[in-house]
Amino acid sequence: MRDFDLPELEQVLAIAGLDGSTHLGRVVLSEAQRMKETEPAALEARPCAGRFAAALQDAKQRRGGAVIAEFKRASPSLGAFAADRDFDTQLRAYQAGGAACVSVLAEPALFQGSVEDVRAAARYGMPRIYKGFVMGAAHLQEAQASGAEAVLLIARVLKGYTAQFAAAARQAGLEPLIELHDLGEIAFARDAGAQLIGINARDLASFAIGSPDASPLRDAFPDALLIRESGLREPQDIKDAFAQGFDAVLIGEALMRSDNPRAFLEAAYA
Ligand SMILES: O=C(O)c1ccccc1NCC(=O)[C@H](O)[C@H](O)COP(=O)(O)O
Repeated sequence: MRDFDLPELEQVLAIAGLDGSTHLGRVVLSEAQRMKETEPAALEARPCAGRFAAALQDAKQRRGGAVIAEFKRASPSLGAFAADRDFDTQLRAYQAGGAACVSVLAEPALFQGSVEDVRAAARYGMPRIYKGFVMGAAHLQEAQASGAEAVLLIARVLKGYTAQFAAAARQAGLEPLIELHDLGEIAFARDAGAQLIGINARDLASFAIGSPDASPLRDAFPDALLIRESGLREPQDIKDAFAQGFDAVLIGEALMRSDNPRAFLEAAYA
């Protein structure tokens, strides 16, 4: 499975066209280093059960849209903004509030995430996405070992390797969610046969939040589940995203800062 690594981890920044001083560049460098220090283990072939997509589809049909609730203590742009949040209390609130799935940060250095968090979220029954910065077989192995149902693949980072990583993820029993940052990346998702497509509203260069439009994505991917990610502040923002044609949203910071994440989610569905 080493064949699935990008050619040289040191070259990842160049391949992605990223500056190492940007937030995303810092994460990519830090993860490349962590993976170099990780002993690669075998990636087992496993069937892909499709539980993550099924939970999104089910919420869409029953409630008009699905929420992927993220557990995130810190981020490169904000620092440790929710370091004291109790993991179990937060996950319980996500479950009670009706989140269809959870996104759990696995990256340790800048997001204060861990594979143990991904594993522990299984206690709450919602399908999980391993939220990391996959750049090699060792990351897919870590995602598989975490027991997650799905894995994030960032086309902005993987570029022309996205399809290869998506195929390897599926062979490993992981549903790939292909994250795009702009519509110029549509071809990477198409080549990957993406069925779960996230569009990140956060410009990873300026960190400004934009308003991505679902319709060009729907035209390109009539049958895929479209997920609007980042920068959702209020329950109404979730309603608006569903009304704009997104099937699902991925929301982290606002839920982590909320005094009552359960009520926040319930208001989004009211
Ligand atoms: O947020 C950052 O600082 C960041 C830096 C580098 C790469 C990714 C980054 N953020 C990841 C995300 O975009 C979010 O965790 C996710 O989409 C949820 O967004 P939000 O609801 O705004 O927390």
